[in-house]
Amino acid sequence: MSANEKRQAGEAAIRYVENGAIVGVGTGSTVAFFIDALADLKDRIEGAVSSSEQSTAHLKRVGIPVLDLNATGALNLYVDGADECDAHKRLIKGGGAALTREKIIAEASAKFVCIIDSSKQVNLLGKFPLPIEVIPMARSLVGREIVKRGGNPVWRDGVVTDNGNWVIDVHGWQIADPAGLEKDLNQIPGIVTVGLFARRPADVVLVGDRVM
Ligand SMILES: O=C[C@H](O)[C@H](O)[C@H](O)COP(=O)(O)O
Repeated sequence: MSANEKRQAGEAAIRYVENGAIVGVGTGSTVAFFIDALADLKDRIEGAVSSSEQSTAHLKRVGIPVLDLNATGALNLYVDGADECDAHKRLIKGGGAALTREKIIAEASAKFVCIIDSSKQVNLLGKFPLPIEVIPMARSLVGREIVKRGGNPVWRDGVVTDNGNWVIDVHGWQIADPAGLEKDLNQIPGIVTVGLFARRPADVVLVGDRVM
């Protein structure tokens, strides 16, 4: 992992921000560099839609207005990090437990610019345990369904998401068909969000300051 590459990626994403924009903002250590860079443009943008309480606090601290997605409508740009990224720009996200709001904003945005360091690039998704946000009462049920599919579910004990839910991390999956797995898991009652971004992959991936 390279903090320098994370910084480069966060700063490089600024080139996608247009004057007057409302920018969708993800969560995590790479996005933190983006928010700091965005602060320099705060007089040229209308504001941001935030994917987490953590990013909301950061945005407000640097003086960027945080807007409600229900009021803004569709966005032109979403900038976020990832835990893994394959050659098709499909992602695993949710290492910071912000996957649900991240997926909502990604879906609402015309362009998703993903900012990563080179350690996140993989041939096959799944070495990073796949985060799944679940309704608390469904934790065991979802765990059994994952075991049936050959995964090893580990409850992220003590973590409560911004939405009041829990997170299960699935170890041991080599994900050959990300879109198929995402669709299959989305059918299980109690799963709120699967941290696979295959149906809606990134549009642009910046690895440091280099376009992938
Ligand atoms: O829930 C967290 C997000 O999906 C993050 O974007 C992801 O974990 C990457 O975070 P970082 O930039 O800190 O590696």
